[in-house]
Amino acid sequence: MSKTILITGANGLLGQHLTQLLTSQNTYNVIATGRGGDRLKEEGYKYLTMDITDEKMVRDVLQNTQPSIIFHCAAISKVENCEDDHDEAVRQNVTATQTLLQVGKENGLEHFIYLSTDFVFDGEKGLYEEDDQRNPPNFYGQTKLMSEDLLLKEKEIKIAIVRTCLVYGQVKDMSRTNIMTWVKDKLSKGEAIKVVNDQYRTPTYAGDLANGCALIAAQGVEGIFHISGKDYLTPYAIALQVAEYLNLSVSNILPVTASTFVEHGRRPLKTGFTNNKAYDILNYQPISFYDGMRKVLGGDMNR
Ligand SMILES: NC(=O)C1=CN([C@@H]2O[C@H](COP(=O)(O)OP(=O)(O)OC[C@H]3O[C@@H](n4cnc5c(N)ncnc54)[C@H](OP(=O)(O)O)[C@@H]3O)[C@@H](O)[C@H]2O)C=CC1
Ligand SMILES: Cc1cn([C@H]2C[C@H](O)[C@@H](COP(=O)(O)OP(=O)(O)O[C@H]3O[C@@H](C)C(=O)[C@@H](O)[C@H]3O)O2)c(=O)[nH]c1=O
Repeated sequence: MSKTILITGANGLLGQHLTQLLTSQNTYNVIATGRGGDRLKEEGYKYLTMDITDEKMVRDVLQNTQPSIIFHCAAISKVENCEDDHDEAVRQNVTATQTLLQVGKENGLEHFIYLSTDFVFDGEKGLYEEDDQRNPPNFYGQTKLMSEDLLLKEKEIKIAIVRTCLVYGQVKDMSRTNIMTWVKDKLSKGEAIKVVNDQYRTPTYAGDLANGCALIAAQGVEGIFHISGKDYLTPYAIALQVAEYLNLSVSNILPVTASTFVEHGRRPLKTGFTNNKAYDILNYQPISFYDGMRKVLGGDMNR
């Protein structure tokens, strides 16, 4: 009897990649859940509507599916939205995590895998390891830290926390943009963009992130894992590479500093991960940013 894996936020950038990957492995009974209808619309998995903030809906779905493993991808992932409404951010990003864990445990859950972020770090150090001191610079990061802490108290079932960084990719009917899509869209329209040149990230191909998550489930491991790309780049360097890859003019890319580029919700200056632990324990090996551009800008969801 195959184990049942349930994915929350399955319509999202990671969610669609993860649903596709786990389904293709033919190892699990895959339950994809999300708000509204299925946007991936492929075969091999079961899609159920589940708003993670609706406890009755969560109970109904988890009682009927009895997942052994939950990948909790759903969240308010827009930093500015969390800044604007702290109560809603806590309801979506923290309270719902507690509910999923509790109801999951009542229905046979063995392994809870939670998606967290580099934004739990303040950005002073850069290239963070799993046991580095957290100090979120914005409320989105604070909600993720709060969920991490409630999960790390759990002793009865296995808990894995996957922190990732600046995820990029192209999926169907996306609910938000990512750095690769908005740079491509703006430059393709000939529009100028101001891009920070003093923030540092390890941008992550969504397919690599999905692979890292699948390795955690397959190996049944627990603990905190940093799973990201391997190139340490500024958003400005990212934009230049995308422009050059697409043969678009770089004259429309204007470098700015984080102090002059005011964003709603402070971003940490230097983040990014080394992936050392994920390599040692999971044999996680991400592709290069250049290969990520080849996959995404050529439409990786069709490859
Ligand atoms: N993208 C990134 O750079 C990073 C992401 N992460 C984390 O990884 C996870 C996945 O990120 P990503 O795929 O990029 O995010 P997306 O925003 O693409 O996907 C999040 C999904 O969660 C869904 N969702 C939101 N609220 C609810 C709810 N109440 N009930 C059910 N579903 C809900 C959204 O639904 P709908 O489609 O209807 O809006 C969306 O499909 C998130 O937890 C995010 O915080 C961490 C670090 C970096
Ligand atoms: C929109 C924009 C962004 N930027 C920079 C700021 C930032 O460092 C980088 C990405 O900005 P965005 O607003 O696209 O993404 P941002 O909200 O910074 O991305 C975050 O998403 C959440 C979910 C996470 O968990 C983080 O890991 C991170 O990926 O690009 C510019 O320089 N110019 C721009 O016009």
